[in-house]
Amino acid sequence: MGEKWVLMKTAQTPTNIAVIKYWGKRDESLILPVNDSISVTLDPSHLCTTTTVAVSPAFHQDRMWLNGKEISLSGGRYQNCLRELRRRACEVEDKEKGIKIEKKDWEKLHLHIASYNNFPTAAGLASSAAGFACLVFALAKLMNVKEDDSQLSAIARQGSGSACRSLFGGFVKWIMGKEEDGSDSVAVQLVDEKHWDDLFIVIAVVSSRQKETSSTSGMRETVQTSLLLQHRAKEVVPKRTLQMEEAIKHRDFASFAQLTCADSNQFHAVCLDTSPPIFYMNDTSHKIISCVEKWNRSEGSPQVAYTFDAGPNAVLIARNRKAAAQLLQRLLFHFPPNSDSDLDSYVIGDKSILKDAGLEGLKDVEALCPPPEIKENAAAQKYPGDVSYFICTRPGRGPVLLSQQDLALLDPETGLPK
Ligand SMILES: Nc1ncnc2c1ncn2[C@@H]1O[C@H](COP(=O)(O)OP(=O)(O)OP(=O)(O)O)[C@@H](O)[C@H]1O
Ligand SMILES: C[C@@](O)(CCOP(=O)(O)OP(=O)(O)O)CC(=O)O
Repeated sequence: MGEKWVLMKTAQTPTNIAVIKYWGKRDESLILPVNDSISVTLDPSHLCTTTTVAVSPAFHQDRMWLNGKEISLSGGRYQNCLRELRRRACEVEDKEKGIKIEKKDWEKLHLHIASYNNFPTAAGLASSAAGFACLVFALAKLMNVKEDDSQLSAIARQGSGSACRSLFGGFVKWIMGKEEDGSDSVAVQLVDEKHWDDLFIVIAVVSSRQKETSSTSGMRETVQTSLLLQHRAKEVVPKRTLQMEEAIKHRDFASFAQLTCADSNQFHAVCLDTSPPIFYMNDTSHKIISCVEKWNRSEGSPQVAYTFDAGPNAVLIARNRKAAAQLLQRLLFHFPPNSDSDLDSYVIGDKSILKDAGLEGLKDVEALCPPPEIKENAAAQKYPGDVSYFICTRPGRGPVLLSQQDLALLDPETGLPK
């Protein structure tokens, strides 16, 4: 193996948002949760990670570049994923290029990894979920790992818990498992993305000045101090998970919305029950909840579900396009862009919904009337600048390999970033 060949694979992997939250570990190093969780995978056209992985006898060490900058792979989470994958790597042969890698060679060969998130990293948009899922998926293909996607999810889980759910599209359940070695703590697909394709998702990226507590340290403090977490994990989530699975199976939006909102609120209640208390939502998050609650109540049945992760951003799941258009009218009434931004950069992703909402320019936003359910003048206030931007998207598919060479992030000759 003296030659200077480079073998590469490129994959694209979505992010996901939990509707039944994972919060709390029973094993910190294997990343084993205290309860099951359920998520919806988001359309990778709007939020995804692309990762190219390469192997070559010419590489002297494992190296990784994230969004163009070299980062260290020495952290335990990266090391655990790499070790688990190398252990399962199989023989690879590329007859065209005259390359043959034996199973035992993988222990000695080094890897180059380049990854790019098409959305802000570490901004509360679950970059670690898409990122670790993509790393594991791409390397498993390069190394000819024979395990199925659920088994791969148990490796991604060791990078970041929520990453295990990004190995599938549609609705996904992370089964907490019982085994001490974590072998049964895996993700499974409940239904694919076509099962409930009426749903439409709007993410309000809320401006936030404070530095937040990371999920990892936040959930550690909750496990150590919150009694409410024990009640949640033992009594609430097991029943709620079953109800959520039924709601998804039958496309029962009323139950789905009720369970999603209740679980988000309980997760934030558990954060508040932590000592010292953790505040992830801010005033803007609270205003969005109140706007959705008022509208849902006035309609007599839920039009939109809200859920918030470890940060102030709102993920709003509308029952269909019509509800999403009406939601956007309400959101843009209360949270118009600052005078210096334009609608095109303020609402991104699947912009076609703007047309449904009759919003083709800033003039239309300025002309919006207060939502009819608002009775008091005080509730019809506008807060320009409180939302940074909106992302419009839908439930989406799981990871895929990209075959086009031009989408690779590493140079096929040198194995270095392009
Ligand atoms: N594309 C990627 N490939 C591999 N690792 C990544 C990638 N993107 C992010 N990460 C890892 O995830 C870390 C960011 O995770 P963090 O939990 O702080 O933010 P987030 O996932 O964007 O937000 P949140 O968990 O609050 O939703 C990065 O520092 C990096 O270690
Ligand atoms: C609030 C959450 O988003 C928490 C996600 O936590 P992470 O998966 O980021 O934490 P680690 O396992 O420590 O990496 C809820 C969820 O996604 O289920």
